[in-house]
Amino acid sequence: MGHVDLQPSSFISDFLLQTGGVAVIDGGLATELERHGADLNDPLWSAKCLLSSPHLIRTVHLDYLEAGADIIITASYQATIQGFEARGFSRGESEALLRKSVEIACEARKMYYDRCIEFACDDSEDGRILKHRPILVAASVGSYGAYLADGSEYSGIYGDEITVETLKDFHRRRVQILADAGADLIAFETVPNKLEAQAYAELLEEENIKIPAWFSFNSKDGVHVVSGDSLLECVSIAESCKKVVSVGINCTPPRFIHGLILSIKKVTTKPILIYPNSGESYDPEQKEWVQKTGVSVEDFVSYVNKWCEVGASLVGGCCRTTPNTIRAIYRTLSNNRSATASLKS
Ligand code: MET
Ligand SMILES: [Zn+2]
Repeated sequence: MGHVDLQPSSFISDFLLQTGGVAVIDGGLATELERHGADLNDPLWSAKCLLSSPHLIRTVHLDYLEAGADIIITASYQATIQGFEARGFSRGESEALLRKSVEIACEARKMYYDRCIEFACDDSEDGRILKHRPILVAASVGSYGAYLADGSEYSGIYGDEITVETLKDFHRRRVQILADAGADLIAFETVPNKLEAQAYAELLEEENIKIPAWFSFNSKDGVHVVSGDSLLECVSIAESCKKVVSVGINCTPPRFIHGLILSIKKVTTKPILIYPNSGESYDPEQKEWVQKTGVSVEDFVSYVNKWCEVGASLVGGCCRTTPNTIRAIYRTLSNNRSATASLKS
């Protein structure tokens, strides 16, 4: 994107200088695609829209940019060469679909910049944020468990036959394709266990991946990652990998985040990222979220400044959060930033 130094060590710190100290990550992509009517009950989940409705993915990215997101995450979470091949696509077609996820996000960013020029004001009357600013496209990589679509994404239990090598072989080509497709970084999201974190770290080094990455783990008890592995050991893997520029937590209930940031801080010097889900519980049998079990946008946002005070530098939302959540995060952070600026002046 041209504004950020490509040295992994300063990539995020340079970006954060330009965003005023904290960057806003987008909200749930699959959630928003469903809200627009997409049926994602499919092994490809949100990646199904790469086949059926790419324009909808672009619209959702644009909605998040207009809600104030500085980073948008591509629709490749559950897009894998193996998954597309199982649907009858050739190897070449499957790779093209992965690239397409990045191209769609880049197109949305271009359209957004065009709108900023057209409107030439920071806030439009209808509440859209149209402010020219550096925007990063993060290429999503979901776990092996997400590809399996059998619940192991939230158990992190893969069985003894799955090793670091199996996982590296599973992700290798996908990561290479996404890294060469024009994304600014790779978002390894919802990482459920230590084995997969290790596989990602080794792949980044061994394959000489040219763009930086973030590692984002999920937790369901506020202490461990979902498999039960030690969060501190998982974060330490990210900490030792030079290509990893940020580490944190996603798709985890907001009530656990404060404690998780305090733990992560003990083992990392890298900027910490946080994009929780709405706190609603997920019913793996029914494959749906249980409505009204989560927190309101107001409650979610009331946590945000506290998360930043204790050390989060990138904040957004995951499943069941929407552009409204992101707009509220943007506004609370801008209020906070201008309050800090006036205190200093
Ligand atoms: N980026 C993905 C999405 O918002 C993360 C999903 S976590 C299960 O759809
Ligand atoms: Zn999620």
